[in-house]
Formats: sequence, C-alpha cells, structure tokens
Amino acid sequence: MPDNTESRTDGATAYDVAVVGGGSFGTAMAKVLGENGHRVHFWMRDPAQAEEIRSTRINKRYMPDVRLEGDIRPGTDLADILSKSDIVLLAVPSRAFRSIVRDHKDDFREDQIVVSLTKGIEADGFKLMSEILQEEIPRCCSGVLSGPNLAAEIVNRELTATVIAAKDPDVRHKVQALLGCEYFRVYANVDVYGVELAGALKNIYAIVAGLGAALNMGENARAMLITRGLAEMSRFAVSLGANPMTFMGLAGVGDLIATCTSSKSRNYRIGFAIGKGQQLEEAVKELGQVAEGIYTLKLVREKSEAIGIYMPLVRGLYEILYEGASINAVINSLMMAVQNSDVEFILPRTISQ
Ligand SMILES: NC(=O)C1=CN([C@@H]2O[C@H](COP(=O)(O)OP(=O)(O)OC[C@H]3O[C@@H](n4cnc5c(N)ncnc54)[C@H](OP(=O)(O)O)[C@@H]3O)[C@@H](O)[C@H]2O)C=CC1
Ligand SMILES: O=C(CO)COP(=O)(O)O
Repeated sequence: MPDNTESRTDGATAYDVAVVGGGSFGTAMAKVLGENGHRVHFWMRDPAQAEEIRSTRINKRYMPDVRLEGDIRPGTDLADILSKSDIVLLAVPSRAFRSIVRDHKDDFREDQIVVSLTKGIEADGFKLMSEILQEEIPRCCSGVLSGPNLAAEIVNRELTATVIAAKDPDVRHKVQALLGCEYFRVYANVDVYGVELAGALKNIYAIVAGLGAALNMGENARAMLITRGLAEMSRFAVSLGANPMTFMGLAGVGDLIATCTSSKSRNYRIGFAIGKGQQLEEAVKELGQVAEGIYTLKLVREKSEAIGIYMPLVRGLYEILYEGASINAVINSLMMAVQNSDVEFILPRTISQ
C-alpha cells in the first residue's frame, strides 16, 4: 500500500478511507472515521444526496438527526475515490455488491485493503462477499467486518463492539486502529467465512423474533428462539466449513442478541409487520431500507435442503413468508417436533426430522 498517510494531532496515522454506500451503515462508519481524524471519501450513487450531505453535513434520507463531523467528502465518482484511498469499506446491499466491485475492478489499487460490511449472500452460487472480492479483485487484501452493530446506535456514540475477520494480520491491525475509539471496539478473528456467514444468517432469526414479538410471546419464548436459532445457524455454518467457536463470539451470538431483541433492526421490523398481518411486499416497501434476511432466507432454505441440514426455523419462516402458511400452524408444528439435543456438539442430535 503506498504510504501517503499523515499523522493526526494525537500522533496516530490518518488514512484516506473510501466508504462505499450512502445508506445507514455507510453513514455510521463514515461518522466514526471522520471523528477518528481520517479523510473519508464517501461514495453514493445519487449526486443530489452527495450534494446535500456536502452542504448540510446530514444524510437526510437515512440519518436525518445525525451531523457528520470531520473531513468527510461525499462524491459519486467511484474510480476517483478508489484511486485516492488506502482502505475501502464496502457498505452496499449484497444484491449490488458484485456489480459495483466488478464495474470498478481495475480502479482498486494493488494491495489496497478492502473490507466488506455487507451481511448477505449472493444468490448465484451461494457466494459470500469475501468470496466475491477474492474472485473479482484477488490482488487486494480483503477482510470482513461484522458484529452487533445497529447503525442507529453507533451514530449516537453508544458503546459498541465489532469484529474484523481477515487472514492477514496487517489487515486486522489496520482496521482495529482505523475504527477503534472510545465508543467503538474492534475485536479480531481469522475465521472469515464463519464471521461473515454468522452476520448473514442472524438476519433470518431477527425476522422470526420480530414475528414472535408481534404475537406478544414471552421472554422464555424469545430465549428459546435465540438459542435454537444459534444452534441452527451454527449447525449449518459448521457443515460449510465455519469454526463453531465463532458463533460464541460477537459476530455470532452477539449479533443474534442485538437484532433479535431490537426494533432498531430492519429485519426484526419486517418480522413484526408480518406478525401484525402485513403482507411481505407491503412491509418491505414501508421499511424503505434493506432487510437482507428476506433474501438470505430463500437461499439458506434451498442450500440446507440440498445439503441435508436440519433447519426447522428457516423452513417454518419460509413457509410463512413465501408459501402462505399460517403462523399458528407453523408454531404448532415446531413445538410438536421431536425433542432433541440441547448442545449437539456435546450430545449428538437424534436423526429424526
Ligand atoms: N444498518 C445497519 O445497522 C447495518 C447494516 N449492515 C449491512 O450493510 C449493508 C448495507 O446496509 P445499510 O447501509 O443499512 O442499507 P440501507 O438500506 O440503509 O442503504 C443502502 C445503500 O446502498 C445503496 N444501494 C442500493 N443499491 C445500490 C446499487 N445497485 N448501487 C449502488 N448503491 C446501491 C443505497 O443507495 P440509494 O439510497 O441511492 O438507493 C443506499 O445508499 C447490508 O448488507 C446490511 O446488512 C451491517 C451492519 C449494520
Ligand atoms: O446487522 C445489523 C446489526 O448488527 C443490522 O440489522 P438490520 O439489517 O436488521 O437492521
């Protein structure tokens, strides 16, 4: 990475950082970086939005109550932004991820650090964002950032922790130094696949939790759902090569708790709306932001059936969202299923589905 960095007044290094994606999470990360003294090249596709942020310091559509402090430079010329940046954070929905990277693959610099913040899966081939980066820009050093990171809290400087997962220790250390501050802690992991898959999978269970909340289910039910969700997502991820211990960390159980207990999660809100009788399409339209779980659900259901992994919550939610099954019928069938092992890494499940 060429060294065109400077020192901040506190002696730490100030980097040129690209934040790609002008939605909720891109804004939250741009704010942290700006407050940390970095030069932030904030890319969005809408010139009117970029101009508005430049003149008001506010991203009115996604974070209307939040003022962006520091050296934050909104723009729409991605090639120019990438050419100036030491580190690139990609915060766009999974459905747009590959096309953005591919369209600019020649603009990424040799040895640039490129980190995905996206919590989704590509439909074609069940690819994670780190795999897309590997395919499209293998010359860059990649990583993924995931964890209990509700954007609405980070922008208010509420205490938060996240995980940088990368094979390369230099990527882990640089991202820790880049983002870490008095309200944002960055832990490290090397299980890139596990951290990334955990971030995508938990969105499914956040929808289920929102649905349960809409039905006024109690705390016992919520704890059952979160814990069985964890069992189910780790069973699936481990069968694909993730480390089960990753699910004990912030990117696993941490993110699952945050999104399954908070109406600040868009996935939870979609579940809540469905539980109150709204149609999926209507709920998505009203939300006006991305809820990755509704797409991830389809892919995980298909994949789990193809590889024979038992995922009753995924199956049940799919039936409700996409096959018109009644919520009560699905809950009843889940409750009447075979009573099985609690922690299957200790006591293997009885194979009876
Ligand atoms: N919000 C959060 O709390 C967190 C989100 N994430 C993850 O970050 C990713 C982004 O989410 P988030 O910022 O919240 O989403 P939002 O819905 O808030 O914003 C989406 C952003 O992506 C842009 N976008 C959508 N499609 C395209 C496209 N085809 N080309 C270019 N830009 C596009 C939108 O632009 P436009 O406005 O012009 O449509 C908007 O700037 C998701 O995978 C999410 O799971 C991860 C952790 C926390
Ligand atoms: O991933 C998130 C928090 O960690 C954000 O969740 P939602 O996309 O459901 O808002």
